[in-house]
Amino acid sequence: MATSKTTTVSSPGKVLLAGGYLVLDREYSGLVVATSSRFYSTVTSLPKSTAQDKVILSVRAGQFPKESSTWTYSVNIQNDRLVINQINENELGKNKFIFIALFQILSLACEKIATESSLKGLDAAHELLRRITDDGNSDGLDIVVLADNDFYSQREQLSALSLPTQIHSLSSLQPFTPLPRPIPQTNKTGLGSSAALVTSLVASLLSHLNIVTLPSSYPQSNSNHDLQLVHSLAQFAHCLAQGKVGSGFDVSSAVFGTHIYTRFSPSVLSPLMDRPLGSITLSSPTLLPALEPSQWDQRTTAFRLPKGLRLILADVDAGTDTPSFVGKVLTWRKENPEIAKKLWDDLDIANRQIERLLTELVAREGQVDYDETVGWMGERHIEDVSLYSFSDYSKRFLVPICDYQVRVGRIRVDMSVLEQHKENPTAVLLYEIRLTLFIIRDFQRRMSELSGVPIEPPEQTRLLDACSELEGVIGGGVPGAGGYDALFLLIVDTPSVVSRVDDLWSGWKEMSVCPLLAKQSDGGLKVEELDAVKGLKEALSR
Ligand SMILES: Nc1ncnc2c1ncn2[C@@H]1O[C@H](COP(=O)(O)OP(=O)(O)O)[C@@H](O)[C@H]1O
Ligand SMILES: C[C@@](O)(CCOP(=O)(O)OP(=O)(O)O)CC(=O)O
Repeated sequence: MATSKTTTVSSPGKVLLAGGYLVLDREYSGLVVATSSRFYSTVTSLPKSTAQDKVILSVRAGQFPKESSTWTYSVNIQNDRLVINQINENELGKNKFIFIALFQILSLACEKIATESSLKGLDAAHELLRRITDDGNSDGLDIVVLADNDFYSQREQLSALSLPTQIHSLSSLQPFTPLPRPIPQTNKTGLGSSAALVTSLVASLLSHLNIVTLPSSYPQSNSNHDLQLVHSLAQFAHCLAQGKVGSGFDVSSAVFGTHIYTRFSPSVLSPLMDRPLGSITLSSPTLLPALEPSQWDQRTTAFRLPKGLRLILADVDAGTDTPSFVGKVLTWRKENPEIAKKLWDDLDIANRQIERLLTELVAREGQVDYDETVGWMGERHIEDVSLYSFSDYSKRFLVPICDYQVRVGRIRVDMSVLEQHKENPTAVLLYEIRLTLFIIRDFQRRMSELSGVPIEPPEQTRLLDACSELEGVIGGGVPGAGGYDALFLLIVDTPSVVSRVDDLWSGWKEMSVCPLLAKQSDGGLKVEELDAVKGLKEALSR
């Protein structure tokens, strides 16, 4: 490993802060925040063995039991096709996400080589095999995928070490902590393991094989052609493996980081969805024209959370199985078009309001009072109602939000504090952000009541309300599709606020609440130096 070329690419996990369900529709958008917890794919050459005459791609899920988590594939040319077969399918079963990603990566690589050189058809496939085997010096590629601990529930690991489910315990676990059971028997935390896996695989392999050139640091804009090609291939492979075309916000943030996302038209993928898997026809290109970034119509609008605020996440274990909510919500929407349209439109206004307010707060970061005000808020209840009368606020929203019985007034109000800060625009924005988070939650509960799907179930309402009463907590919600599994809070980023939240979660009785270590991260896909990622080198050599 020391001598051969090594390529590591990481992709962040995701939290859909606003826009669940709406983002499935191109008319609306979603606010997706990428996380500091990442998925790492590392590609290097396999050693050359005399016995082996096949070209091999080996993919190992590095923190899972080796014997059940190493998928091995052979790649060879048969007649006029490039054929990919899993060698150990009988013993291990398939990993659809890995197989489909590899298959599409090789298909695109053949087409790119044929398009960009004089090598066509079979010659392009031979060139690809030459690159995979490092000019015949290796049996193929050794790929190890490792996910930050946050992607999987660490409850068992903590309990084995007699540690409480608190942030300091999680920080004491070794990076890429080995997990005892195979992936299907391991609980995920909702950061989007398959999207981050597929994206990091696509990027690391295409880059290792010199098919794309990735930016060496976080790109300043999303207009880099190769990055966009990685995006469209990862979206395609992920949809195919999932067996459905979702909104794709998870893959988009795995590539581009935090942003406001408007989905691609599902029709860009329809011509590709029925292509057979397993063998690649080496005639005219079919993937490249469909994946060409200019054919894709998704929008990614730059966004970041303001300085001094932190996104904090919890994995909730309510002992309830969250079924797939999407089908039910969309069926209800179809059956109730008028009422659903009004709800979708009003919730969208609230979602866009939160984006706008956070962006306005970012614009105030340079003001002299900014750090002081944010820090000051960290030690106080962030009261929400007195700065505006309710009707003032609904004017800003331009909708009669009273229709939805927004539950303001539950939070304790200290008039003297408000009087003092009325003229401080940074404080006002923080109050407005808090109020808007409450309003979004109210709309989501309305969606729950109407559709019969527990998007913000009462157990989560109680927990979120209790968290929102803590000093320095601006507000929160259920991310993505909602349900019982996870929650997010937006807090003032100081150790005392984090520790208040941590204490409340660890003492919560109604559900088991385990924090994640992740914070928000602006950046998306990243080419990594092995030594710069804590614990990665050690985990790779385990
Ligand atoms: N560390 C990993 N190594 C290999 N495959 C993984 C890993 N983590 C997740 N996967 C793949 O992703 C699938 C989980 O995808 P999915 O159920 O969509 O969950 P998520 O919402 O986390 O993406 C797993 O069944 C497995 O195929
Ligand atoms: C409903 C949705 O809009 C958001 C779902 O977000 P989650 O973060 O809940 O997603 P999973 O990782 O698939 O569990 C569906 C979509 O946009 O595809």
